Amino acid sequence: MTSALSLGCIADDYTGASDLANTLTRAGLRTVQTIGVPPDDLALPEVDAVVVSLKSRSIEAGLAVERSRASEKWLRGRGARHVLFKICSTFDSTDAGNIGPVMDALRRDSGDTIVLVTPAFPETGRTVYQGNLFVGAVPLNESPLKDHPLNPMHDSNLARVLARQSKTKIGLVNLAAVSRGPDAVRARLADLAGQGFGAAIVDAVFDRDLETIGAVALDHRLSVGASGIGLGLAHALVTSRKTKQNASNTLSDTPVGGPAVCLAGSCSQATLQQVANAEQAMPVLHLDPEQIISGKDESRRALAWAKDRIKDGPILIASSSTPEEVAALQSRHGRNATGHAIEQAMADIADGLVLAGVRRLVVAGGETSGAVVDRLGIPAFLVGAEIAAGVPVLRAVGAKAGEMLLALKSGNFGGPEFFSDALKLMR
Ligand SMILES: Nc1ncnc2c1ncn2[C@@H]1O[C@H](COP(=O)(O)OP(=O)(O)O)[C@@H](O)[C@H]1O
Ligand SMILES: O=C(O)[C@@H](O)C(=O)COP(=O)(O)O
Repeated sequence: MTSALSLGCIADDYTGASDLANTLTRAGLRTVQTIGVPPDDLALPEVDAVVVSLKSRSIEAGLAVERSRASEKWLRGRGARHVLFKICSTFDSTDAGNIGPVMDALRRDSGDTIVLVTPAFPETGRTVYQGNLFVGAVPLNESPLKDHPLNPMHDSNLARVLARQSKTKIGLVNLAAVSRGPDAVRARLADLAGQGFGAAIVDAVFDRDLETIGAVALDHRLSVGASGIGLGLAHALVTSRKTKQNASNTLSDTPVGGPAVCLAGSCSQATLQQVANAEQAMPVLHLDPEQIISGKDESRRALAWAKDRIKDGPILIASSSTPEEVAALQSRHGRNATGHAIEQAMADIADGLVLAGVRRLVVAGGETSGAVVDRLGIPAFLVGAEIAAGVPVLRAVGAKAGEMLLALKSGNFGGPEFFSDALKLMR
């Protein structure tokens, strides 16, 4: 990688990073996803955009800030004029952060007076109107995100949510301004900046709104949002010829072969349905979360179960439970301790499976994917075919285990047959 980056991105989790890398690739930017800031000796291809993936969504805010700033510094050092801080399209965060603290720190570093913020991603049903986030037809606080195991979302008004996390005043650029085009958005932002607002939630309902937002965002050095704003930025870069037009990743399509395994640690409604449907297509092992928290035997049991079956075809191992079961477990063991123990069990299982020869792995859940990819020591990914909106096939670069294909699925993404759909594209 020698020429200057057109776009630098920092993603707060690994599934979100692959979602963004997928969007940028499809919009014409050659993109690589790295796990953290890559080591200098990692051979990366020539690309227009790098998405540095962090596991910083649910960690202590100070650490999230530190890691995000280090990533920004690295990206700027590679020539990125604009940096996108990629957050979840459902604004996953708590009142303690980490969207606000990271945004504030990156804004200071970038010198921007005001930051455009929008998690809209219409392709997956995330739209923002009058600063309120909708998931499909319902406001965020009525969506399944109200039951998220780590960051339940109870307020759909994003200006309010972000104001609780940030030190700056949060304004709104409403859809009426966005629909009048880039100059109207610029005028509204200048007005807000003049009144001392340091960030603005920007409404977006259709992809054309994101194209307007992307064009304006390029006037700035920092933006905050989900894949939708990534789409807008990529569109603006490609149409302004600030990058090679119609560029595409030259991704090897050599089959990887060998056993294939799916792991589900997400408890989102979409994943629960996908796990239920997978029962018709492959053997499924439901982990006992109580056993996981009390020791390592559950991972060993799962590995033994898996090793007996992987030669015969794909399998799925899931910890996923209903919101009521999740709440009961958390009340006995605490929210963070529960999440951490199950993530580590998934990582143990993935590690054992790769040692047993598995090279094709589908993982459902952002935190779960983070734990698994970290344990496998994979430093980067290239983007392949799109399995579902926001979920590409990933080809590992520089993995200790050699050639590997992975799919890192956001809990909420994918159709009802996601696991089978993924395996069909991961040869
Ligand atoms: N049965 C369970 N009970 C409680 N927590 C669970 C259970 N299974 C998984 N978890 C935890 O829930 C969290 C799910 O988050 P994540 O993997 O990011 O999924 P999503 O993509 O849906 O947000 C993880 O911390 C995971 O370890
Ligand atoms: O923007 C999105 O919705 C996703 O890219 C994303 O960040 C997913 O997070 P998880 O649902 O926690 O996997």
